[in-house]
Amino acid sequence: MNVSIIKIGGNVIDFPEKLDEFLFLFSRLPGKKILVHGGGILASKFGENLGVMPQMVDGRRITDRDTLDIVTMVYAGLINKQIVAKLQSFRQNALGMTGADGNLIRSNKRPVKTIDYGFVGDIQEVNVNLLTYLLEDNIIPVISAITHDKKGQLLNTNADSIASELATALAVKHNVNLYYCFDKSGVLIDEKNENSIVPLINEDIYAELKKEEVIHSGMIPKLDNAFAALHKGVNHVWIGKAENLLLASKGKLSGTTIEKHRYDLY
Ligand SMILES: Nc1ncnc2c1ncn2[C@@H]1O[C@H](COP(=O)(O)OP(=O)(O)O)[C@@H](O)[C@H]1O
Ligand SMILES: CC(=O)N[C@@H](CCC(=O)OP(=O)(O)O)C(=O)O
Repeated sequence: MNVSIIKIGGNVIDFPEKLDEFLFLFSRLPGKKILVHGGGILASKFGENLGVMPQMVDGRRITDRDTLDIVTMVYAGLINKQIVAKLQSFRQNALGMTGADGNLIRSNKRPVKTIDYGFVGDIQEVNVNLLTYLLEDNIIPVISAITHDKKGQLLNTNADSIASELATALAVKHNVNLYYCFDKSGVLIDEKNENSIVPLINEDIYAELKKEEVIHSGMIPKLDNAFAALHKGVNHVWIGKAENLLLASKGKLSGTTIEKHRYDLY
């Protein structure tokens, strides 16, 4: 089976018109597909309104009990259900889920090393049988950034990591393409210039651009997840602008493609 996994990021979710436009494009994408969504920006806003200030370290949210309640409400509730309702209006039979639903994603609370991330999960297991069953029945899983430990604890889990782990788990039996959609045209040399796209990136170029701080913050975990997926059998990994998803799915270069092999930039 060919499966497309699409992750949509916080900056698009934050703007209802951009999100609707993206969901329309997603609905036009042919074949079996899964949507993974974040919503970090909205969660931060809701938290601030309730007096719970966001704290991020290396692109990951420090998640105390109050923050866990907020992210559960925002990701698994508000955002997930709005996305599902919109997709239904486009005649897409979407099913909204967290990692706890159907035991879809089991994770462990991240152990405390130098930093205590609180209720943040590291993914251990994906229920591939459930995903396969849903996809075969033409149901579109819409998965939020909440997982569980199977002992009754919900855990906040980075949506880029969820997309990568789902892709890897499905790639054992299926042909999987992974698309990271966000608000920029791809990995950029100059973040202010949408035309400065790095069309192909391998680990050598990544290391160089990270050293030069051209790549920083949220792009670091995104690329780490992208390379991990590629090394574990995912067919194709792409990072680019949400509105270019259909072009990318047709193999037209409009963003950044992740490469396993050496590519000489200079
Ligand atoms: N070289 C780069 N090219 C594009 N974006 C970059 C780069 N380096 C850092 N970034 C930042 O990474 C962010 C994307 O990461 P993140 O916010 O985690 O993604 P998402 O929008 O998918 O949640 C961009 O909004 C941008 O600010
Ligand atoms: C542990 C952790 O950092 N979880 C993320 C989950 C949401 C997410 O990944 O949202 P974006 O894709 O919109 O950034 C967070 O709470 O920000």
